[in-house]
Amino acid sequence: MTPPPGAVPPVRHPEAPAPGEPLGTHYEHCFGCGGAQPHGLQLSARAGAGVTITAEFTVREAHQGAPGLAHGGVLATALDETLGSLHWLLRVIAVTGRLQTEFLRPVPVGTLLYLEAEVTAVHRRKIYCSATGRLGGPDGPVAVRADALFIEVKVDHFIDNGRPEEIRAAMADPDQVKRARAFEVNP
Ligand SMILES: CCCCC/C=C\C/C=C\C/C=C\C/C=C\CCCC(=O)SCCNC(=O)CCNC(=O)[C@H](O)C(C)(C)COP(=O)(O)OP(=O)(O)OC[C@H]1O[C@@H](n2cnc3c(N)ncnc32)[C@H](O)[C@@H]1OP(=O)(O)O
Repeated sequence: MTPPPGAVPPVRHPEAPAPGEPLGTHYEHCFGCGGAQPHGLQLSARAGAGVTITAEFTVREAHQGAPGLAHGGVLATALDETLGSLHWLLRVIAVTGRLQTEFLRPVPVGTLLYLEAEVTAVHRRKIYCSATGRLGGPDGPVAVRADALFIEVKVDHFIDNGRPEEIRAAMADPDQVKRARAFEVNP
């Protein structure tokens, strides 16, 4: 998780969404951010300054692991989704290669988890980033945090590996194709 010698600071893409702008979903059926997943996290993210993101996720009953508490895997999903959203600002598509999570406080059902993430370094296709999740809002105590390594891929990664039904449907949806293109500098 430590960037190698030769890693460089991330560069915000000139056409990245402005600070404060909501990012919307990258895919309606995404378990992390899609509106078409009733039990999904429906996490909403906003661009920050530089190569940073903020996001919010409210823990619901469907997200429990123990009575009244969020499942750790669901919290890891919230961190992964927030970290993945950073790539709107670099305008590259990237997938999670490594995700190291720390669980510092339990997160009760009904809690708003306030997430902040930043890209710390880039080395060729490797993107190093970190995130924290706070209870209740930006001034709340840190409940979860993560360090991650994302690997840049082209849109073909999804076309070649995804199940044909969903890929066909996504490619037939002009909004989906536009969203995928918005990640790619050279589509
Ligand atoms: C028209 C249809 C469109 C549909 C798409 C729609 C939207 C898409 C747009 C946006 C999506 C983006 C954001 C979404 C937001 C959040 C979602 C959460 C993100 C996820 O939840 S995503 C799912 C989980 N994720 C995976 O499903 C990955 C499975 N995996 C693989 O698919 C391969 O494994 C891959 C591609 C990662 C690498 O394979 P590869 O062959 O391309 O690359 P290669 O091996 O050459 O590695 C190149 C350099 O990365 C280093 N490296 C590689 N892997 C590493 C690892 N794990 N640890 C440490 N270093 C690693 C190497 O050491 C080398 O380093 P070096 O350059 O220094 O030599």
